[in-house]
Amino acid sequence: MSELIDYKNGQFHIENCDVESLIERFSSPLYVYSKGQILKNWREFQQYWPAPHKLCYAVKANSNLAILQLLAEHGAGFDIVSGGELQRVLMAGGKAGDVVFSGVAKSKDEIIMALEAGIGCFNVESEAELERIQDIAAAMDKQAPVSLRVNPDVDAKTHPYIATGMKANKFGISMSLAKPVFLKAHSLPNINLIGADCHIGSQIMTAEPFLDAAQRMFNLVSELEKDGVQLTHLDLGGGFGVAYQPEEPLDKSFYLKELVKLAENYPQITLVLEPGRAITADAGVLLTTVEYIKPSEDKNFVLVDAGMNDLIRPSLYQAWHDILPAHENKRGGDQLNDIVGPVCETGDFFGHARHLNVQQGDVLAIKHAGAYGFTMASNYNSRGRPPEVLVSGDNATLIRERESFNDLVRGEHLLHQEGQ
Ligand SMILES: Cc1ncc(COP(=O)(O)O)c(C=O)c1O
Ligand SMILES: N[C@@H](CCCC[NH3+])C(=O)O
Repeated sequence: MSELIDYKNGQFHIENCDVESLIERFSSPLYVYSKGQILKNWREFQQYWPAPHKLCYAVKANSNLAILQLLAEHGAGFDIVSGGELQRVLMAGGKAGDVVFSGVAKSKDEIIMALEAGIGCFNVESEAELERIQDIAAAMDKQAPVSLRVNPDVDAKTHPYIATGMKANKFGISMSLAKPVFLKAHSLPNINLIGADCHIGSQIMTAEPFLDAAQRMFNLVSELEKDGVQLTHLDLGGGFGVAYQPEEPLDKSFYLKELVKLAENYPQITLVLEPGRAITADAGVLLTTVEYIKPSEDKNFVLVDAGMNDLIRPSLYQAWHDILPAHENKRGGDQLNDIVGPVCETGDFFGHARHLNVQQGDVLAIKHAGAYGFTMASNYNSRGRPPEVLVSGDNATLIRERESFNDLVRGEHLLHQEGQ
C-alpha cells in the first residue's frame, strides 16, 4: 500500500488530509488524488528510461487539466485519442510536438486539428486512415509524421474487454498485412513515416507479453530496413498493470531495463511508452458516504452516495477495488456487506461480500480510482459527476467542481416554454 494513501492514527488519509475533513469541506461523493503519488509513479518510469527515449502519458486514464499540467511540468509527452484530449493537453501547457495521436477512427476534423497544432506523431491504425491523412495533409500543404500501429497478435492475459493486441481485436494492422502498408506510407508525398507502434492491452501484470511484443516489433524494424525503410521511432504503448488486490506487482524496472537493452542494438531507434493507469490509478480514491444500511437474510446492503456512473470499473469489468472505512477500527468483522450505489441497475455495485462494520453516515474510500475513474464517469440517472481534489501534503485544491443541474441540461432545448 502506498504510504501516501493510508491510515494514520486510525484515520484514512490522502497525504496529510483525513478523508472525513475532505468530505466536510468538498461534500460527497468526491474524487481525491495525491500529487506526491502521481509524481512518485512518474519518476519511477523516468528513472529507468534514459533520454532520448520518451514517455507519453495516456490522457484517457485521467485527463483533469491540473493533472496534465503537473505532468507537463515534469517533462511528460502525451498519448491522446481524440481532438478533445488534444485540446486538454494544449490548454494544460503540453507541447504539441510531444503528442502521439492513437485511435482507430480519427475524424477529418481531428486530423486537421492535429496537423494545425503540429503534433509529434499520428499512430495510424489502418490503410484507409493513412490515405485520409495523406489527402488532408496534401490539401493543407503539410507533412504528417506517421507511425503505423501493428497488431502483433500477442496474448496479454488480461480481461478480454481490455486486450487489444490479438488478431480478434479491432486495433492496429495485422502483422502479416503490415509490410505493404509501411511501403505505401514510405512512398506517399505528404506522409513522413517515422515509426511503428503497438499496444497489446491494459492491466498486464507480467513482463513476458510485453517483451514478446517488443521482440516482434524490433524484428519488423529489421525487416523493413532490408526493404529500404529506416524507422527511427518505436512506440510500445502502455498497459502496465497495477496491484488492485494483494498480488505480485508488475516488475516495471525489469521490463524497462530489458527494453533499453534491446534498443541498444538499434541505435537509430527512439523508444516511446504510453503509461496511463500506472501513473494515476493508485494515486486516487473515490470517497463516498453511507446513505443507508439495509439488512437482508445473509448480508447487509450498504447503500452509498456514489454510483456506477461515477466509477464504472466494477460493473463493466467485474474489477475488484479495495473499499476501506474512514476509521480503521471499522475494518474487518464478521458482517458481510454488498457496497452498492443509488443507480437503477443491478450491476451498480462497488464490492460484494466485504467485511466491514459500518453505519449510516460513515465515509468509505474506494481505492485505486485515479485511473479510468472520473474519465469514464457519466451522467446516467441525471447524476452530476463528483468534484475532483488534488492533495499535496496538508493542502487540498479543488481541481474540478461538482456538476450542477444546470451543467446537466446545458445545451438542451424545451419544445416550447410553459404557457406558449
Ligand atoms: C493506444 C493506447 N496507449 C496507451 C494506453 C494506456 O494504457 P494503460 O492505462 O493500461 O497504461 C491505452 C489504453 O489501454 C491505449 O489504448
Ligand atoms: N478503461 C479500462 C482500460 C482500457 C484502457 C483503454 N484502452 C479500465 O478501466 O481498466
